[in-house]
Amino acid sequence: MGHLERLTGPADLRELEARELDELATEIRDFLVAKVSRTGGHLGPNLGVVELSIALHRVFDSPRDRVVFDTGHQAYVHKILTGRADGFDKLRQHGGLSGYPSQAESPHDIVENSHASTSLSYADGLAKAYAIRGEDRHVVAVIGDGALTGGMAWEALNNIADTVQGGDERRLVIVVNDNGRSYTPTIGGLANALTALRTNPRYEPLLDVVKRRLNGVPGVGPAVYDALHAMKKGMKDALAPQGLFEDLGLKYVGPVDGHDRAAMEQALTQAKRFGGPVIVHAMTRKGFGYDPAEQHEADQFHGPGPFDALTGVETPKGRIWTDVFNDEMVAIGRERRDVVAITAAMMHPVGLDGFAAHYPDRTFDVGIAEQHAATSAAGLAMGGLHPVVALYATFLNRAFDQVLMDVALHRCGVTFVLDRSGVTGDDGASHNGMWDMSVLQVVPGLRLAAPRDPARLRELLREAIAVDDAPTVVRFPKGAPPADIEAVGTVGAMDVLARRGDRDVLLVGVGSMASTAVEVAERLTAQGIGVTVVDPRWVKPYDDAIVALAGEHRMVVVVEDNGVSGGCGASLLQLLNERRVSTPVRLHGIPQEFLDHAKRNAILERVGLTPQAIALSVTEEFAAGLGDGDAERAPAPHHPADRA
Ligand SMILES: Cc1ncc(C[n+]2csc(CCOP(=O)(O)OP(=O)(O)O)c2C)c(N)n1
Ligand SMILES: CC(=O)[C@@H](O)[C@H](O)COP(=O)(O)O
Ligand SMILES: [Mg+2]
Repeated sequence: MGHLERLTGPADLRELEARELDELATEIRDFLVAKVSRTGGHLGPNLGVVELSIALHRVFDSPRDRVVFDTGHQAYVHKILTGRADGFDKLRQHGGLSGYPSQAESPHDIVENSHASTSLSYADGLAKAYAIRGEDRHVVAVIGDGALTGGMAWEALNNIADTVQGGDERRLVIVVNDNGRSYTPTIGGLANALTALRTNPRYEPLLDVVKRRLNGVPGVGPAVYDALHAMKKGMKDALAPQGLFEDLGLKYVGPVDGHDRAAMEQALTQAKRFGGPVIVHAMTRKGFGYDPAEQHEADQFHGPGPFDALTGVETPKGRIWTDVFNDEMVAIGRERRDVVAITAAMMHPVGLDGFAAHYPDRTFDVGIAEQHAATSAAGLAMGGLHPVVALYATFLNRAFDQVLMDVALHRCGVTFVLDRSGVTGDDGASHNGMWDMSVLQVVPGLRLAAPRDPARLRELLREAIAVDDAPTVVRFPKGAPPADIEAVGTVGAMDVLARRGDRDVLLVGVGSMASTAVEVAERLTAQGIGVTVVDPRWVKPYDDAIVALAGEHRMVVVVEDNGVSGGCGASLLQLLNERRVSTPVRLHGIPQEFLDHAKRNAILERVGLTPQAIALSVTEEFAAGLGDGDAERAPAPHHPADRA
């Protein structure tokens, strides 16, 4: 039995000798590759923090000392060290281990939000609380170089660097996990400053040569390693000047080889003793110790799906929505010289790598900085260009004010393309793109389209970039798109996808739910209920023709892959109310709860966003006599929520 199997918690780590700890690090790497190759997950980031996490849990006393991971995708090793190795067989699956810290899983976990650049703010608050309460507890934040490009991180650093009156009692250690990458190499002045530290020509190779010469030399024990660390320290102080953090007034320890556990322990111990806020700059490599990850060109196995552990070859995913967008942007870039593209450190995941390869001068990676992305896009539009800002839907949340007051208020022609809209599943509650069609409803002038298939994505994207006096949004989900669903007619600017029997039910299928609506129609028709299925294409504003169409039916059913609160159904209900159309409206969307992680389809099943569940709900209402106008409004279908 190896050390890993015997681990029940961090205390066990303190019993292990140096060589056993090195053996444990090897076991953890082998474990991560074996498990994540089967489930998929954030292999690269976690291979990069094995020694760092071991050192952290040997020096600090979690959960009394609190460990806050930024974004949280690099917390697998932390979970292994805190007794959860057994849960990795069901990583990111319903009922299994979350891919991020989870308070429900362990007292060692505290921050569950996977939106980057928040950790230092949490840590600042926690450290202040413990100082005020007189609790001698440390707070350790682990933040990546990518997350450091987010504005919130600098808001926090500005506060952390501000010394409280009467001396600084805040026990706060910030570990900068600097692997030089987000997915792709981290961009910007900050990254350049970190790189200057990391790649100081006189610092790196010499130390590597010495380390390599010593590694594996028989008889080389702790004493030699300690001597090396002492030498490193001397060299580092002499060779690697740094102002980035110390100019802010923050104490700085590093740069430290983040894969040298003993050196990390020494640096963390030094930081712990300091007492006030201090930064430990750890230099690591994403994917360290597993060649297919380290050599992986695009993102060093940031978040692969299942793969062959021996070869590193990923199981083919097939064509996804993102690929359709990727290809269309290349075509658009050729036709429209004024179109420019912006990504927030996710060039490949959002499908702008094709555009970037063809038009590098018109492509901007702004780092994990969605707020800056939105407002700099407003500037680009004011300057006569048409920016396309490609984000994951959930990450637009933090740029809401920029969309509202920087883009829409000035009527800027900016197109936001929101990938991963709707239920994403694997990455838990903070990754579902279930908010955009609610929060964006309140933005005056903004227009929002939801394509039902690849053909409509290409059409609607082109319609969106043709608008130069208002923000436009095109949103689509994670995963594979359906085959194109051809219309059988049109009403106004809306596509009619099916028309069978009487005008009993008007089914409004929004975006990816249009195919679901067509399947609902088949089930209702079989029950003798007449249906009309429409895809509105643009859901903000709706085409006015929907008002009369709704008035001609006995019931309207809206199906959307968005939260039900304030979504497309709610906005249609409001429109019909304003226009005095009394047809009852039923909303089928994502319940307004934080949904636990699971596969997308499993969640859609669980919340009733399936043809079966929707058809049953409608059939039951008709069976109860609804639709002839005299029955009480049926209670909204309640879905067994994971968590309110
Ligand atoms: C606000 C926000 N934007 C984008 C992402 C997507 N994302 C997840 S991890 C990651 C890269 C993080 O880089 P870094 O902080 O350096 O951590 P590393 O993966 O290198 O350990 C990004 C962009 C996110 N989680 N949050
Ligand atoms: C941690 C993070 O925000 C992303 O890496 C996230 O895991 C995206 O996953 P997909 O690209 O698989 O949707
Ligand atoms: Mg990084």
